[in-house]
Amino acid sequence: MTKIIVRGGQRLSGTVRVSGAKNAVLPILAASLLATEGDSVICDVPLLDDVMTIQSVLASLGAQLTYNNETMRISAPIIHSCEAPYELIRKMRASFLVMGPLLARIGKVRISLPGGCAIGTRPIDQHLKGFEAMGAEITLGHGFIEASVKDRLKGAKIYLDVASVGATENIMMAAALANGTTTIENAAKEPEIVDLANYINAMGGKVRGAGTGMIRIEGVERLSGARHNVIPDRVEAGTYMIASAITGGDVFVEGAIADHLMPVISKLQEMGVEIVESDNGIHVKGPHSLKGVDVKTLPHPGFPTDMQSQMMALLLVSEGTSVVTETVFENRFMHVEEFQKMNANIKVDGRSAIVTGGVPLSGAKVTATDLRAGAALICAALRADGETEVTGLHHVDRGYVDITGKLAALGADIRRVALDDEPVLASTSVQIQQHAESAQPNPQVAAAKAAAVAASSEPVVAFKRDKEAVVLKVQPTWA
Ligand SMILES: CC(=O)N[C@H]1[C@@H](OP(=O)(O)OP(=O)(O)OC[C@H]2O[C@@H](n3ccc(=O)[nH]c3=O)[C@H](O)[C@@H]2O)O[C@H](CO)[C@@H](O)[C@@H]1O
Ligand SMILES: C=C(OP(=O)(O)O)C(=O)O
Repeated sequence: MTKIIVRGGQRLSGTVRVSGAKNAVLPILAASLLATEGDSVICDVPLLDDVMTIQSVLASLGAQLTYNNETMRISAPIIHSCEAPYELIRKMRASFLVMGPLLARIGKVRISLPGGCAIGTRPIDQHLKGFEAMGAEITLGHGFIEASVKDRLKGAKIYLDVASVGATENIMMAAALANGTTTIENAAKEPEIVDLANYINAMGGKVRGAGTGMIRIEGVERLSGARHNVIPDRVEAGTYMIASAITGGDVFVEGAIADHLMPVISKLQEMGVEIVESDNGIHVKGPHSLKGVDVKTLPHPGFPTDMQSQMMALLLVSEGTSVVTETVFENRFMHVEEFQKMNANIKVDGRSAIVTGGVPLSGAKVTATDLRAGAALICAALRADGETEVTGLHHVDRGYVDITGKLAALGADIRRVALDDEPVLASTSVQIQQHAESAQPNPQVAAAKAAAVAASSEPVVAFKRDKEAVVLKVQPTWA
């Protein structure tokens, strides 16, 4: 088990670079299956556990992938399997995004129901409704979905009951190779949808209207690999904006796109945070005292549910009472109990949490109950009195590239430590962790790298170094 230890009280300052967006790169990598010819070259691919999981899913279907320097090269001239491995689909919900591309490309798919997670039940009825409208026959049984289509999917008019991000993406990918035109009404409008549409269009697709509630996709006969730069991660950016604000800091969040972060920027400004937008990022200065505000999560362009817990951390140290209402997921308040261990005063009433701000936070042992909850606990820990230990880091590693290193570079007193029982082998990657005395290059890094190569007999594709732990990621066996 690894844990992050934070000693609160340091004011953050400096520049932090935002990585490529997890929620954009996962559908984009799934969409790379649509190309029958040519390689796709996807740049700004963050080294995240979720990326390694989707890499494994694609490889299991027959795609060839290499990853180097934040660039993924994918070629999928032959898809030799229609079955996405159960253990990978269970591990990461976004793996389900291969369903649309597989149906479009080879006309059949067998896939397990994606795992629910701590934030809600997360059904997939809207994805299936879309595929059925396009002519797919779908059967469900024993936890699996089987779908097939005679000949080719056909264009259809699809109205989504909820503006689901995943359903919009899955249907858009399927429709890209369908016979005829598909319209998605009440489509999700998130920036990640636009990024996926741009990639499909770069492959030769015809998607119009992405980013609005009505998307129109004219199916084409074939798509080819294309080069694409993934958009910066707005949730990672928002998390560092809050980290700056909560410490009264002065941080430039490099790469953050203000247009993607309007609801977050607007709430921070209401609270008294100074925000300066520029072409290549957002400057965030935290004031001495913050004002509480009410926050309600909504689909884009509303306040993002993926920023709700981090915003709650900020409200804990703000004056007055704030109400946080979660409307997107029915169970996304698991972090409340963990915040309470840090002396937070929060009461949950149905879908709302009433936060009484201004109560001093104290360091405690807490657990990340989901990805953003982990980030929120780290934000709170930056302000808390004394030391906080955060465990459950497998959630955080799904979506944050080296959060410890990035915050330490801004002046946070934060370190990641590997405990003695750290497993050496993970299912899709080999991680070797070794204590190092400092973040400076040293012989231990080289030794750990060599050990990783010896342990796996496969090439090391990347390594990240936290202050006290060296983490090496090694290409899994399929590479
Ligand atoms: C990999 C990725 O991009 N994940 C994001 C994506 O998740 P994801 O795509 O899973 O989220 P959705 O937009 O689909 O879910 C939104 C709501 O719609 C419901 N729903 C969804 C599909 C469906 O068929 N039926 C249905 O009822 C869900 O239960 C949820 O209450 O959007 C969420 C909402 O912004 C974000 O929190 C996630 O970070
Ligand atoms: C909920 C999230 O991701 P996922 O949909 O992959 O679980 C998230 O990124 O906060």
